[in-house]
Formats: sequence, structure tokens, C-alpha cells
Amino acid sequence: MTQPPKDNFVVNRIKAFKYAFKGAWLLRKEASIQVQLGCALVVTILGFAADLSTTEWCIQLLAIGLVLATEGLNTAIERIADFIHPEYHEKIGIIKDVSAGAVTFAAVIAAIIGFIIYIPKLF
Ligand SMILES: Nc1ncnc2c1ncn2[C@@H]1O[C@H](COP(=O)(O)OP(=O)(O)OP(=O)(O)O)[C@@H](O)[C@H]1O
Repeated sequence: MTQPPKDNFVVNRIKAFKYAFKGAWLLRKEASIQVQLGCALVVTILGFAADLSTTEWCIQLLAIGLVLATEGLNTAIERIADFIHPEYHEKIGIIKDVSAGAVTFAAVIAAIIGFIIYIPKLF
């Protein structure tokens, strides 16, 4: 299959941004992303209530970004797996489990960051 002619560098970068934002917009419909966005909203409200420092805000935002990014990549991997092999297959199961495991790493680290920031503020 022949590829369409390439646009110049700037046009390509603008198009890449457009596709990336379209992807981020599509992710809003994913149940797992909606849950993570809900958690992000809750900790953002908590952040205002606890009057976080600039550094604490930056770390909290990094944790939120890490979880959303890994959740987004996990969704993409699940979609690829379903596309290339819609039927049950042990290896597809392992691929999906490993991908979900990456989200678990990010979520556990984010939870630990949350404890480190908020527990001292409670006492
Ligand atoms: N085609 C398959 N073959 C084998 N096991 C599968 C297959 N599809 C899903 N699984 C198993 O079911 C688990 C859940 O898969 P699924 O695609 O429903 O992910 P999910 O995390 O529930 O997705 P979502 O984010 O859409 O809720 C996988 O981690 C895997 O163990």
C-alpha cells in the first residue's frame, strides 16, 4: 500500500498535536479514565482545602498525570489486543494483565504520595 506524501515538519507536528488531543478527548468516554478523573477532581478539591504548597501541587499533579497517562496507554493496549485477537487467548489475557499491572504501579505510588502529603496535615 502506498503512503500519502508527507507534509512539511511544522504541518506534521500540528497534525500530530491534533490527533493527540483527539485521542485524549476520546479517552473521556472510558469508564476507567472517568474513575481516575473523578479521583483527580477529589484530590484537587482536597488540595485547595489543605492549602498545598507549590511543590505539593506539582507533585500531586505529576501523580495525577502518571495515573491518567498509564491508564490511557493501558486502554490503547486493551484495544490493540481486542483488535488483533478478539477471541479468548491465554497470551492476550497475560498481555492485558501486565498492562493493567503498570496502572497498578502508578496508582499505588500516587496513593503513597497522597498519604505523604495529607497525613501530616491531619495531625
Ligand atoms: N481475549 C482475552 N483472552 C484472555 N483473557 C482475556 C481476554 N480479554 C480479557 N481477558 C482477561 O480479562 C481481564 C479484563 O479484560 P478487559 O479487557 O475487560 O479489561 P478491563 O480492565 O476490564 O477493561 P476496561 O478498562 O475496558 O474496563 C484481562 O486483564 C484478562 O485477564
